[in-house]
Amino acid sequence: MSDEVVQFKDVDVVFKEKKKKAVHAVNHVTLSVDRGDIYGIVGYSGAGKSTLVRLINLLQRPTSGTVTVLGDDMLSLSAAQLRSKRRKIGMIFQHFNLMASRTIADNVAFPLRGTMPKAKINEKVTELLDLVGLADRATAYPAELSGGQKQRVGIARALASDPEVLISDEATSALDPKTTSAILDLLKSLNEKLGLTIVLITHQMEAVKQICNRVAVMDAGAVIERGSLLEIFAHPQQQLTKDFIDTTMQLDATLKAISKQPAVQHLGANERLVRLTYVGASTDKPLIATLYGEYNVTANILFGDIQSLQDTPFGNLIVVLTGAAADIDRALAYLKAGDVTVTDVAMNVSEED
Ligand SMILES: Nc1ncnc2c1ncn2[C@@H]1O[C@H](COP(=O)(O)OP(=O)(O)OP(=O)(O)O)[C@@H](O)[C@H]1O
Repeated sequence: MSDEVVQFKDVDVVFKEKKKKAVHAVNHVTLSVDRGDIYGIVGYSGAGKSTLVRLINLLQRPTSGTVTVLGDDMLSLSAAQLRSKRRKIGMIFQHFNLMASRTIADNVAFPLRGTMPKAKINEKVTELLDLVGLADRATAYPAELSGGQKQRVGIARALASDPEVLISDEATSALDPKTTSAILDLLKSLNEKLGLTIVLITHQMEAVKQICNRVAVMDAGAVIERGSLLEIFAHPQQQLTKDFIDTTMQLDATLKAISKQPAVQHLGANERLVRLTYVGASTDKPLIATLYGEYNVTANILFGDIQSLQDTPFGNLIVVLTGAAADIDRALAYLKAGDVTVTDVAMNVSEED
């Protein structure tokens, strides 16, 4: 059996309303999600992420193209087959969509009604609440829970029918950073424990960074870039992808702070301000020492940030290199050969800022 859980082939969704301009919400998307992936789909509001993932359970029908889920062409399924397929596709939402008048246990039990005896349902609900860390809140009502706890209920409910794929539609966007991180950790542990495939749509690259192994960037309906998490962070091609990555280290604020430093305000003729980016151990020699020892170039580090991507270091340094122009060029060539990405940092330093 194929390892592909979801496959989009040249899918388009065009919304055409009377007297309005047609909106090409999904534009020629071909993409596959493999079993065990946590696949991040990142893009700004209106990029088409929700429309794309709603194709997976056919809440949205494509205008053209094919959508295959767990080996079946979704458009060829009968109504009964579609209902049964949808049980294999769980979904969680930004606003949780819980029923306010029912207890937590009843919310989780809801999708199980009529599928098994009541005692079995109770047993399953207890297991699910335990799995999401809410075993002691079964009789509470949604209004009594925090946002993070509500999302845990949403996750337990989504898992009730033992889905093989879970779609997370901005599920952490309404939560504070600490709670977001805890919910993402829970998703990651479910991925590992249950072998659950997850499609995570978000405008937060931080969320992608924390748990995804693959990522696609969407803009105006199209997937403009995709790859493994490490590839995307190490070698982003599109400006939009670079911008998303930069949000994970607050680069704007960093550059603003750096621009005020004397070392930057008075760059000499033999100095160059650059950003060095690397994933993993890019070089087998200590980088800064080698620049000096072999190229006679000194590096003054103004900013350093090392994050972890799937347990691999992702480093960003902003440095002022000092040396003869030819030496700096040779030093930069050495860095690039060692898979360090070098970007000149343009600094519009204004006096009053
Ligand atoms: N049912 C619909 N009818 C008409 N236009 C729609 C419909 N659903 C979405 N659109 C349009 O399609 C485009 C993509 O919307 P979509 O909600 O998929 O984007 P998104 O990336 O998920 O953004 P958000 O996070 O804000 O939901 C937008 O221009 C939106 O206005």
